[in-house]
Amino acid sequence: QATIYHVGDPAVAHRALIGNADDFLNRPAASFPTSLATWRHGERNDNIATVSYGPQWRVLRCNLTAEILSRLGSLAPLHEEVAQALVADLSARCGGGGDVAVREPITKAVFTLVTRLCFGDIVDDSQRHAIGRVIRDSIVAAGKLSPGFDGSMLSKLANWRGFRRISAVLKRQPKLYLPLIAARSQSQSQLCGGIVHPYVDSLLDLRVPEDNGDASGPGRPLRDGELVGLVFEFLGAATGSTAACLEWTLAHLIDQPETLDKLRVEIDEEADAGGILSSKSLRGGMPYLNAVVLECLRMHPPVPIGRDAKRWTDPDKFRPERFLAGGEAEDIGPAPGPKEIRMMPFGAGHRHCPGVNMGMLHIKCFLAALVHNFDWALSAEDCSSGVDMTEQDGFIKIMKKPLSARVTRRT
Ligand code: HEM
Repeated sequence: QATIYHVGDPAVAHRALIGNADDFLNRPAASFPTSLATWRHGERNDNIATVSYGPQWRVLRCNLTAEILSRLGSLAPLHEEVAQALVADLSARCGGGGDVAVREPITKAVFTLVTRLCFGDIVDDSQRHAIGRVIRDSIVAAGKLSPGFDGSMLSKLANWRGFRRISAVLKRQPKLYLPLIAARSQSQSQLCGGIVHPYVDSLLDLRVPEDNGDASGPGRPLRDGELVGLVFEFLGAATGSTAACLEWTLAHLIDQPETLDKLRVEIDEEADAGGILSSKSLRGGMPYLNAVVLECLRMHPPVPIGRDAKRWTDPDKFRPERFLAGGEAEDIGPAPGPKEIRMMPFGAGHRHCPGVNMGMLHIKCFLAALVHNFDWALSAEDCSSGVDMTEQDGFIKIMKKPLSARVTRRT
């Protein structure tokens, strides 16, 4: 089994991932659940996270960035639609005002947005439900493998029960994705919500380097196994972390009503001035919203470096003000700068998350809609004890006790 070293010191992380970035061009074999699906019928079918640094990685990553992630400016109508659907769903669940378990509606809303970006408008509710279950099951199953699992025969034997479970889950994917990919290849001219071409269309058009390294021709199309892996990566990467961040943020806002009030003032003012879900508003118009999301990602990141007491004042306190002008972290953004790493929720170095801007935008879009349209308070169950902020160990750090909140529609 591979030995895993956890780096908790930001200076060491900086020296490794920025100073010696070229030594960390590749990930350990099984650090993402997607990597378990790479070998099929003797063929390696990589996605962006699993492929070795080199020409194929560059082509796949550039395609995702150029075709989807750089088109954030045109997402507003889609954001508007999915945020309205979430507001309608929560309104129905809370009635005139009541306790609601928020994880399910939030995850459903994020997943609807992400499946539309991936496949366009061809996915119906039952397909979306089935795909969502496979992704959730695979993330849960991956979280149960021992931390030293590296995909080697020895570690598969040592983890045989967990490995069998995750292999069975991943085998369900081709049956779900391939018919949708085939349908897209028939109707490629349709835009997603009339705005952007879905990710799958770009993958169908893409040519990657030949397996034998011959760079003289145009390259080859992606194999079915690669398409399945890339779709799984896109859906999984963009859903789990976003939904987890939203649930954590609501938990902190309920725990600190004064922070919620301050955020609402900013959001309501922006709404009065013409709309909160435009790309301009979400990207720069609401500094406190940005600070709230950064503070949540600092405290509950997938990569744990944001609570070093030598670098943060009261690191365990939720205090978005630290990210505002004049605060101790006014220059800190979601991705680390070249000089130091104080937090790295989206990773660092050559393999940092390419979806950082899209992830931030999705979180802010849903959060702005939720705070603008609803009052949030402790559920009857949490009234005496407060919100339980315990983290559950796993591939993504989610709340151990799913958040239940008293939700009331604002008039
Ligand atoms: C809150 C949202 C998100 C968080 C917290 C997050 C976090 C991360 C982290 C920590 C990594 C590993 C980085 C490293 O090894 O240094 C990663 C990689 C990756 N993420 Fe994200 N991510 C988010 C959203 C997204 C979105 C929206 C997409 C795109 C659709 C995306 C696509 C990817 C890909 C493709 C990789 C692998 C990159 C490579 O190996 O070159 N992520 N993400």
